[in-house]
Amino acid sequence: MSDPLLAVRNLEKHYPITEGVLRREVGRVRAVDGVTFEVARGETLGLVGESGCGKSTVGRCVLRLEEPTGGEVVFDGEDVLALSGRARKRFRRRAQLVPQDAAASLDPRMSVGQSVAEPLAIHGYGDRERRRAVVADLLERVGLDADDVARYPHELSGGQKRRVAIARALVLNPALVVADEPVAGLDVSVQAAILRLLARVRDRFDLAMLFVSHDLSVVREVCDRVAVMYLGELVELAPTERLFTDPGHPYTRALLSAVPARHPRERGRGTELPGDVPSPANPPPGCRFHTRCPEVIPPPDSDFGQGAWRAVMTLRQDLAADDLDLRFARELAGTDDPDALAAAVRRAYDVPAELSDPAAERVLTAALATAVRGDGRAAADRLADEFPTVCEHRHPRRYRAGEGQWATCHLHDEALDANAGQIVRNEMPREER
Ligand SMILES: Nc1ncnc2c1ncn2[C@@H]1O[C@H](COP(=O)(O)OP(=O)(O)OP(=O)(O)O)[C@@H](O)[C@H]1O
Repeated sequence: MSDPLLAVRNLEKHYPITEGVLRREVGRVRAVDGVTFEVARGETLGLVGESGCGKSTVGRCVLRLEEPTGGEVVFDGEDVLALSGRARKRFRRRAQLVPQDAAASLDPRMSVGQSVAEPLAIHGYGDRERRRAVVADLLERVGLDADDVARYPHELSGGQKRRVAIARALVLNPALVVADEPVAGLDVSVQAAILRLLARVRDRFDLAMLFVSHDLSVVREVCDRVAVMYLGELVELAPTERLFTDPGHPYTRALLSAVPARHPRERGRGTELPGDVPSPANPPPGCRFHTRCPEVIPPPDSDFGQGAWRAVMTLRQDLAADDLDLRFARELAGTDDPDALAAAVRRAYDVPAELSDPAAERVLTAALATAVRGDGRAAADRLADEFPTVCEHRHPRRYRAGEGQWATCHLHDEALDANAGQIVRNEMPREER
């Protein structure tokens, strides 16, 4: 992109995890872990992903409401992280946040008029009369009445509070707005009205927008392009319609299949993806999504079938985490017989009673025998040794998935076939970024 308004490169925000009175650092929450994207002037870029994947932290770091621990943020040619004094104040004026919690962001002791005028006063804009005129004009633009100027937050509905928060963000005439879940928690009809409002003000003010949302159907309505985030990283970026019609990453596909039909009544009620999101303090190695990926790549020279392979991986992960519930297996089996227990574990994990690949079946049978004897870790190690997957062992690189679209997935790793036979535990290439 030539001359983007915003360029974010390898952005990183790690929070230290400390212990004891000396607050010794014992680990790091990798909330944002090497995120790169650009936003053109007047463009709306969506940032989507499940809760906790780091979207809000990206937004806050871009606006420098938080100091990133690494990377670059360039706004209109200026290095945002190096700004100080007047240049920083100017940036604050030109890049604004519509906060996630509009209600909490409004001072309950300030009237709507005072709230919206406050940024003008802080930045020394005009006299009181001039400010009053600007506020009145803006309130009308965001769909509030002149009478609302004197009202207080507790007198406003959720939608009205959002409108005030949007007016506050717009009053200094910014070039960039980070809108953090601007319609979450609103009724569908109010959501639609706020989205229309955002689209209108964006066009009217030629705003660039970073639109943070967990709701894909909302993103589809307002964004030009969409970036998909998982556990601190971007896994895909694409023009909006391409993302919805031809997603390049299994995580995007999984998110899309969790989105309910585009019926307005259904919106925002998306079903959860299966499996827990791992902790960003200890993200999985290789592709971070491999622990939940329905398309995780089977070991080379194996003949598992995708569903069976995913089931074996999930079983292995639970074994490694000491999460195999043998009591449940006993209840399911109705006996302590090891073979019956192993069969019950298979059923609980949707692993076929017999794998189609005889060699793999022998390994799994042996591992399950170890597991039902109570040594889940040893069983997990055995499975990991015998069934390596590139997804776990190498960080995927970006591939070009289409016009203006990239994703990071080993399914498109051209080098994969050449290397496949050589993937052996402990000899894995170092994680690459
Ligand atoms: N101040 C902090 N200290 C430690 N960890 C934090 C801090 N702020 C955020 N995190 C962690 O960073 C990760 C990313 O959080 P973030 O709020 O950016 O995610 P999100 O995708 O915006 O989620 P949500 O939609 O729920 O807000 C989470 O695991 C969160 O717990």
